[in-house]
Amino acid sequence: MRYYPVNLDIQGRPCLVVGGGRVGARKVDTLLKCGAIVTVVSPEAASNLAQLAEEGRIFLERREYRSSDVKGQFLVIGATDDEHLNRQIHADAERLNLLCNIADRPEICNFILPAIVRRGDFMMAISTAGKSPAFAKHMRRRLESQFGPEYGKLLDLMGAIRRKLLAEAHEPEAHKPLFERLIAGDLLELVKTGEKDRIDRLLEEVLGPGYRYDQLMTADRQPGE
Ligand SMILES: C[C@@]1(CC(=O)O)C2=NC(=C\c3[nH]c(c(CCC(=O)O)c3CC(=O)O)Cc3[nH]c(c(CC(=O)O)c3CCC(=O)O)/C=C3\N/C(=C\2)[C@@H](CCC(=O)O)[C@]3(C)CC(=O)O)/[C@H]1CCC(=O)O
Ligand SMILES: NC(=O)c1ccc[n+]([C@@H]2O[C@H](COP(=O)([O-])OP(=O)(O)OC[C@H]3O[C@@H](n4cnc5c(N)ncnc54)[C@H](O)[C@@H]3O)[C@@H](O)[C@H]2O)c1
Repeated sequence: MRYYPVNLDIQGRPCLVVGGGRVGARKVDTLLKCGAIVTVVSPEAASNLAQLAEEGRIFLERREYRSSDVKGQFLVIGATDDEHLNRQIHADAERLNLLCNIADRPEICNFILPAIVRRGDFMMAISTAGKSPAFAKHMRRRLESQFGPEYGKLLDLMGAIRRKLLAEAHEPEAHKPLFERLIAGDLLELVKTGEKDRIDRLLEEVLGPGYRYDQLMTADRQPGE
């Protein structure tokens, strides 16, 4: 296996994007969705980045990159159209052992980005280890047509049930078969068709009283969901 897959927690962490063109703007979008504190350094910036800066959601420095910009960053993304500069960003980040991705230059990245299918907290990441980004994109589109919003809803429900069960007792071995029965009981299909009565019946059958769809879905919402 060429790359080690992880899910990084970048919430509240400083992340730097150098280059505010089309590609830089796309990277900023994902970093913000994940709650990072984003700084963009770029003489020119795509219009949505200017808008984000005005709204105070990113720091935008309209100037050329300096080596000292990487200091204090958790993660650095280089997305400029200047090959020499991208190599400089890589060298600066590497010196400080930072996580660094340079768009389209896997040989100077210590992580590469997958194509992503997201349905709420349900996420599938597709990587070809850099062999064919076009194929990763093709697979993303294919999976997007197969996996609808019900997967996100199912996950919210399973998460809420799990939190409630864990609040009552920390017994993973006892909980495992309950989750398996819910999933085998076609909970996904019921969530998809919105049959709340049948969902409640299944929840009661497997978990006992006190587990109702509407209550679980509202009481246990996490901030940002
Ligand atoms: C997944 C995605 C995520 C993202 O960027 O956020 C992503 N590339 C995407 C699209 C895309 N990129 C390119 C095309 C044109 C078609 C083609 O070349 O296939 C298309 C398709 C299109 O645009 O239609 C050009 C390209 N990309 C790289 C090279 C250089 C090389 O291979 O050496 C070249 C050639 C440049 C040249 O010709 O000179 C390299 C990388 N691109 C990666 C990620 C990493 C490996 C991912 C993997 O494991 O597959 C890696 C290694 C590094 C990195 O950038 O992290 C995003 C899909 C978003 C989506 O639609 O869901
Ligand atoms: N991974 C992908 O999906 C993908 C797709 C297309 C292109 N790319 C690559 O990403 C890179 C950027 O592509 P783009 O379409 O966003 O280009 P772009 O020309 O739209 O943007 C480049 C940005 O770099 C900034 N820049 C230039 N010199 C700078 C400096 N000294 N300091 C800071 N910022 C500077 C510019 O102001 C501009 O905002 C290219 O190298 C391209 O090969 C990657």
